Amino acid sequence: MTTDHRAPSGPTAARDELTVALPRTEDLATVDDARAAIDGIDTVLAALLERRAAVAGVVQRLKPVGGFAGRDPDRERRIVAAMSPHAPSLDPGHLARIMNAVIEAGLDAAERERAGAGELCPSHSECKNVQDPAGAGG
Ligand SMILES: C=C(O[C@@H]1C=C(C(=O)O)C=C[C@H]1O)C(=O)O
Repeated sequence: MTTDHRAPSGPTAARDELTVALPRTEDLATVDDARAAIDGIDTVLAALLERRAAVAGVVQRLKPVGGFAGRDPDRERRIVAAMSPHAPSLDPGHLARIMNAVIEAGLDAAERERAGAGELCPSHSECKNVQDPAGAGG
């Protein structure tokens, strides 16, 4: 395992594989060190968020009702409960808000992709990308 915390060259992203050396706080002596470690983590986080959204988009296409209209609060609560032990320093309520934002970002991406593909959004009240048929914008 390497200890290279530089970003974005620290973590390496192969097509379907992500390898990252997790920085150890005891190795970080300066603000620049710590910020470089944060930048490396954020690069990985972005790649994970991108892939999570794509995978969640598959679920939206497979469920009888996808998108915001098909939200499943029980499933979302179970996701947060399963994650919480892996993030013990984060307050569970705060983690829930983070995951709510992550889930909504994925649903938004799925609905925009759907709208771009010419499909009607299942819930226009929630859809962030209702196309203006007159092309007037706004
Ligand atoms: C992906 C699903 O659809 C929605 C999105 C979820 C997610 O991004 O993890 C979880 C539950 C649903 O609100 C699902 O039902 O599993």
